[in-house]
Amino acid sequence: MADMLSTMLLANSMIKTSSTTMAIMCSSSSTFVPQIHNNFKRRPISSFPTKPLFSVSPKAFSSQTSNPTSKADEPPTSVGFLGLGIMGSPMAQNLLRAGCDVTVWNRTKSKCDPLISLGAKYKTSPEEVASSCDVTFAMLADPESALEVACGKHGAAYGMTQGKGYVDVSTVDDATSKLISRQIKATGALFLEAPVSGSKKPAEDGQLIFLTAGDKSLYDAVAPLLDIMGKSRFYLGDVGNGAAMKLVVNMIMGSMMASFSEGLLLSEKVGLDPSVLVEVVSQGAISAPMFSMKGPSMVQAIYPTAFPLKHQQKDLRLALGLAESVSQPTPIAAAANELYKVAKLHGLSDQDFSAVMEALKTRLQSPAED
Ligand SMILES: NC(=O)C1=CN([C@@H]2O[C@H](COP(=O)(O)OP(=O)(O)OC[C@H]3O[C@@H](n4cnc5c(N)ncnc54)[C@H](OP(=O)(O)O)[C@@H]3O)[C@@H](O)[C@H]2O)C=CC1
Ligand SMILES: O=CCCC(=O)O
Repeated sequence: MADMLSTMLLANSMIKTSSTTMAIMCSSSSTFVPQIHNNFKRRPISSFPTKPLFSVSPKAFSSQTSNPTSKADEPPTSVGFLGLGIMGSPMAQNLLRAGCDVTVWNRTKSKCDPLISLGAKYKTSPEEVASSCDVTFAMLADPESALEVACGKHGAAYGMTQGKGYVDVSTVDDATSKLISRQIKATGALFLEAPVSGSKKPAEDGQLIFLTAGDKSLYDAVAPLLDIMGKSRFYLGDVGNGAAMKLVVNMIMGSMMASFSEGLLLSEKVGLDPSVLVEVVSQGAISAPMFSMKGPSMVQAIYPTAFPLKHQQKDLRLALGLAESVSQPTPIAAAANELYKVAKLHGLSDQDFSAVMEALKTRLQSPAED
């Protein structure tokens, strides 16, 4: 296993140009101390050592593998991937390009075809993928689909056994993640939640940020795989913490986008050039890559989908539920959520979440006035 993962990391370094792993651990708190690993310090490929930069726990995977011809002490890591949407497809593609043995499944089979042509294997159900792979990743739309694929009829749980691992990278609420964790762990397998920060382009570039929680031994074992798909990873302790962190981040993001949309439209209404506003914002203390990246196309009312608006509204809804569970007031996020709901009513669900700006335009709010 260690040799296999070493090979994968070296292949990954060729994809990403370079990688350095750094662990930051605090020591003075009695509460759980998160572990942060960044690999965004870049070095030329030629400066890389030939030995792996990490230590892994091969015991997390059993030696019962899908490849009976391999040596018992060097089991290949076979990786399953369930859900090949905007995010899942490039993530699975990066694993394939790094030399991993990848088996895919997607509800709409046609989305598997590009990956199959790149060398992926295909199975007809999540159960079959899980039973044929050491570790299975899932990148599903929402809590309902994540639960269905993990625990429904022919779901992954039916293919899980001791020695296997299930890594759910979908954005769901903590209750759903805990439910999936219980079902997977009841089979003897290990579970890790690992939702991601970063959108379509970071997924394509292997620059995602993983927010993980759950079985630490599985986290250690899949770290080389996370490093193929991402630039950093946080280990946050018990299942639910990764989901909660992701929802808090996306709650902030959804509110920021709604506020930015108001600013763009207000600037235009008072006779300013919104393109100049984008430039001004980019140079000040409130600059954010999101504003610089999405601003120019928003000014033109073009919303190429990277993060579907329906998913942003789902995340706000789930974040509000999280806030409710601890009686934390979140009036800004609640208002933003209403705006995304209006945008959905106007048929913008599958556009990028920046299309929320359309919900602020008079012609959309009051169709009768057109
Ligand atoms: N796009 C982004 O920028 C980011 C998204 N996320 C999160 O990642 C997850 C996936 O996002 P993204 O790839 O953009 O979404 P997509 O809508 O592109 O893909 C959703 C995936 O879920 C599958 N799916 C939906 N419903 C079901 C179901 N009932 N049963 C089985 N499969 C189902 C879809 O299958 P099918 O192809 O058949 O429809 C597809 O594979 C979401 O939780 C999202 O919030 C996280 C970070 C960034
Ligand atoms: O969940 C989606 C996050 C999108 C992003 O982080 O850019």
